[in-house]
Amino acid sequence: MNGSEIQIKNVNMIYKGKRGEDIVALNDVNLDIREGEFISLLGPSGCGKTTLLRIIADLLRPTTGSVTINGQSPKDIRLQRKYGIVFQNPVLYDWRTVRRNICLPMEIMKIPRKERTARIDKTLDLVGLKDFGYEYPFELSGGMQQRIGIARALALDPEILLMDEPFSALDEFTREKLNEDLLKIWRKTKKTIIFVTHNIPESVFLSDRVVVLSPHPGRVSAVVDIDLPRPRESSLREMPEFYEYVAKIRKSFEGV
Ligand SMILES: Nc1ncnc2c1ncn2[C@@H]1O[C@H](COP(=O)(O)OP(=O)(O)OP(=O)(O)O)[C@@H](O)[C@H]1O
Repeated sequence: MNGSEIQIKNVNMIYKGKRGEDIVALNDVNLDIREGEFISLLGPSGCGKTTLLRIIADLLRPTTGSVTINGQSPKDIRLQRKYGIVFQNPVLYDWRTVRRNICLPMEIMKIPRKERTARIDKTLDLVGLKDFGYEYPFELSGGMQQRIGIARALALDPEILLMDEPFSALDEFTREKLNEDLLKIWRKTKKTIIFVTHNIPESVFLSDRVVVLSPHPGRVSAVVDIDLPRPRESSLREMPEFYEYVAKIRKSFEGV
């Protein structure tokens, strides 16, 4: 399909504070996301990134405005299980092996055993954990645990992968490696990815477009096309063009 897959129109989100006061988390957000696009939602803490992601995922209803995905509502898409979600903390069950952690949502969905096994094999291979299927999560590093979270989301074969600061708890080296691997996974699976981060270089490295959100109230302050060649590898981070994008985006936060 060509054109935009996800349309976010005039979305406002107002929470109620403890004393009943209004907290405007999102103010008139408009955004079109294309099918197969890698898009980052970037901004400082409290600018509404997670709120926007949760609205797209149908985990929250906006106060006003709408989100449509190929003409359907987020609820329709959620019920068709077309979303895969990866959180900052993958929440793994330590008494289940890696394979059985990836399997759990498929068991809940009653996907037949043979199909489950095939999908586990495929996604373990995709995330580079082929030899770790029979280990337990607590035996693995934070980066490997996050790979399990990604495999678990991909095993349901979603169309849209929503990632909420998935690498922010990891050290810099592991984060950069996972960034590169995520791009390989994206290239192979052709998912639409919406990636929340507050890390500017990470957003530049990964994205086709970076959506810059500024806080109080959260609004889109810039949308930056990242016109850097693909496939992207770690050497890209040393290129002047890369630095220029980082500097340009950093500048857009000045005074925020
Ligand atoms: N359930 C809630 N009730 C009241 N206010 C909320 C609620 N959830 C979020 N907020 C407020 O809405 C604003 C946006 O929050 P949100 O978590 O979406 O931001 P964020 O950019 O994802 O932040 P972070 O990077 O810290 O996760 C913040 O001011 C936050 O305090």
